Amino acid sequence: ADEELITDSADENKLVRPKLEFQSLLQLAGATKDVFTMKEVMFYLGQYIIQKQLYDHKQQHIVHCSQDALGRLLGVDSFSVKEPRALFAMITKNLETVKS
Ligand SMILES: COc1nc(N(C)C)ncc1-n1nc2c(c1C(C)C)[C@H](c1ccc(C#N)cc1)N(c1cc(Cl)c[nH]c1=O)C2=O
Repeated sequence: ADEELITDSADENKLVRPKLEFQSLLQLAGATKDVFTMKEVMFYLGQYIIQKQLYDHKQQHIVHCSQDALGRLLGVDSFSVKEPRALFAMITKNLETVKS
């Protein structure tokens, strides 16, 4: 079940509805709707991270988010973009699956 969960959440065409606070964060990154594909969620989160320069300027795969709403929503102070499983697990906690 865990495997399926991770691969499922990594399915970029899966439709999801972000929970309220996560929705606000995606809107700050330019999102204008309330149902997204996982690919779109990752895109807007990526824009948010780059625009707010939350990445470590020396080790650029590390994101520092303890002083940002992103950290509160993901439940971590920092994470690596090279840990897809951990990242998807944190992100999917903020999403509801939309039955398409
Ligand atoms: C700090 O990161 C970077 N820094 C730089 N600099 C030049 C400083 N350039 C590229 C990246 N970068 N690498 C990756 C991503 C980015 C940007 C878009 C944040 C995305 C990504 C990572 C985390 C979230 C969240 N919350 C959302 C998207 N990403 C992805 C990771 C996964 Cl697991 C799925 N899809 C992705 O796009 C990567 O691998």
